[in-house]
Amino acid sequence: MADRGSSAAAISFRNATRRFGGRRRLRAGPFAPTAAVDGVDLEIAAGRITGIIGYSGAGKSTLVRLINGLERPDDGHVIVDGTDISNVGERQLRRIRGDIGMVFQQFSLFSSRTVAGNVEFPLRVAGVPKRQRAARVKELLDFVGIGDKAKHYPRRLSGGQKQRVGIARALATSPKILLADEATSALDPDTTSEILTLLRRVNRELGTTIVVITHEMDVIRDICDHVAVLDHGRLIEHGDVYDVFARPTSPITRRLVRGAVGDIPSDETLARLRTRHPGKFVTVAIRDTGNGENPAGQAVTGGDDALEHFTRAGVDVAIVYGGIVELARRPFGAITFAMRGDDDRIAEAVSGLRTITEVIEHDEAGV
Ligand SMILES: Nc1ncnc2c1ncn2[C@@H]1O[C@H](COP(=O)(O)OP(=O)(O)OP(=O)(O)O)[C@@H](O)[C@H]1O
Repeated sequence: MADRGSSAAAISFRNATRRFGGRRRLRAGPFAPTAAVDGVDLEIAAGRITGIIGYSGAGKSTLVRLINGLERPDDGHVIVDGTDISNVGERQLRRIRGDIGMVFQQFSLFSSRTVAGNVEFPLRVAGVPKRQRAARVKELLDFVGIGDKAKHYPRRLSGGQKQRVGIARALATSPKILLADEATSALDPDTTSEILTLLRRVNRELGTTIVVITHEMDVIRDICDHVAVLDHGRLIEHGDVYDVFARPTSPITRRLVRGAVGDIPSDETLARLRTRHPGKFVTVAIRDTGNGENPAGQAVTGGDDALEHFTRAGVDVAIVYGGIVELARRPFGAITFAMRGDDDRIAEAVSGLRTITEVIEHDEAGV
């Protein structure tokens, strides 16, 4: 589908805060108003896919509503495509909203309109002439892969097809920014994967800046370039997806990463493994230490190096757990070994390994 001349837009949060329930809470007790978004400083890069993740109530939806101006910050600033929208009037806000498409968890389609009618709707609102609308709707439906469903009503569509309509509708007016709020949370894993692939295509082919709001780290793993982790309204961690997965600094991020990668055995898994495998357990990180931008330059550090160190030190090992996934198109994972042999030799092998990658030694008590 042709990019209709929209260039990507960046979004900046500068110490942005949004509080709710101030006076009532203050009268009820000695608490300050609840900050749903609390002093967030975040740059969302133009033309990239950024994921906002956090548990329920972390402030994700409020952050999104600050981007499209449905909420205004009580303190700080929100800058969308160069305009500080913290204090702009409704007219200017409407213009900015025209550059922002939204995709929702529950699709939010008009049940009384056909698929084509749903996608056409924002074009009507924008005053696009009828003939152009028809051509644009066809182009959009072909792009999202449901060109044959134009005359169907939403009730006859699967969840995945409904979300394709939602994406086509969101793209109708060529927005610079697409906000996807839990867009795959109502879908099964295979359909989720198809919709995420479509979103990535939107980003690659149209250059749209995409902000993905999710509580699932798998979604971040599968399509995002950058990730921001929210907790109680605060930005607790953000950065390049590979870096955040490889070196999560907060316990919440560590928990989210573990859920999405499954590479480090849990205490229960370790206990089960110990019943089958004697020896000391060690988990070795598998990382791409090369140039992430260039697949040919990938240098995978971890598995083979580990085996080499063990062999050199004369330590017997069995691979007992682990896995490697592709993260931001780079290999990422960990392998857990059960080591048998002389304590000094094991210590030598482990300290050698520590010079090249991250190593977790598991003691008998657990992780
Ligand atoms: N309009 C509102 N009035 C009062 N409190 C609100 C309002 N909107 C959000 N909140 C509160 O702000 C906090 C953050 O809510 P928000 O919906 O942004 O979180 P979330 O991360 O999107 O959660 P979920 O994943 O459950 O949708 C919550 O404590 C919520 O109760």
